[in-house]
Amino acid sequence: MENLVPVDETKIEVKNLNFYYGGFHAIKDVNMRIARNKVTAFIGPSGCGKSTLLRTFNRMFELYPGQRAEGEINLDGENLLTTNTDISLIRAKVGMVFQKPTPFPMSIYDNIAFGVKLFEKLSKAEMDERVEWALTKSALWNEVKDKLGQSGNGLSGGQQQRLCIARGVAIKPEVLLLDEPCSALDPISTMKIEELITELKNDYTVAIVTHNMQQAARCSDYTAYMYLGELMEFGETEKVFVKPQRKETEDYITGRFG
Ligand SMILES: Nc1ncnc2c1ncn2[C@@H]1O[C@H](COP(=O)(O)OP(=O)(O)OP(=O)(O)O)[C@@H](O)[C@H]1O
Repeated sequence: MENLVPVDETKIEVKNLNFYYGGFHAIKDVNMRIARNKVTAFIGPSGCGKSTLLRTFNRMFELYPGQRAEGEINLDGENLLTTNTDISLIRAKVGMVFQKPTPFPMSIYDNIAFGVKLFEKLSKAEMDERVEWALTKSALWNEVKDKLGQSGNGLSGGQQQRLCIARGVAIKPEVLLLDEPCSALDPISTMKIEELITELKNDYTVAIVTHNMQQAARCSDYTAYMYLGELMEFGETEKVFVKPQRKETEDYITGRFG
């Protein structure tokens, strides 16, 4: 299963990964390769470890005491779990958008400029250009171009989520992790975000957690089905949805379970 994605197309290689919340073993010996410039969807019933797995990819869990990962997360061959590379550089390479839109309490413009300033020294003109670029990529520019100075909190839920995606895209990460980015969104905003995901993979490697089977089927290239902390099935999305290898996967995606 882990050999599905060829080595030379691999962006992230997960090897013998185990994860613990204190004494609770939440991820059990996961092995998989995540393909470069593709979308990989993680599906599975609530509590199976999808978010936990995503949070290992940029060591987000380290912010919380008692949480630990064992094994390897190799990003272009560098093990992120043991490397001496500065954690903020890792997070610049592997960006994350959370389930709930969380704009910073500042203007739309500054929401995007803030993260960029941490890593790059841009002139005002260059920053203006970057902000426009990120908002355009996130399908939000037309809706906000006349109110960049207004607070990000004044946007609708769907716009806030696209703002958070723009913020992630603006620092030009190599990998973008999206944890249920559409869970709070209406169908039109969801459609815009799905179009965006499809476009983003031209430049980035994307991993997305979703509860929406149609969404996984529509916008991912590979699908990983997880259950109780284990990776049960991993394959090309079309194959997983049309002809899953395991009965458990089929029951889940057809709605008989979960
Ligand atoms: N901070 C925490 N402390 C202890 N256990 C946790 C913590 N966060 C998650 N867990 C447990 O780890 C397991 C995996 O949780 P995780 O949030 O990764 O699941 P998930 O598949 O993303 O679920 P959902 O689809 O509901 O978001 C669950 O059993 C959960 O209860």
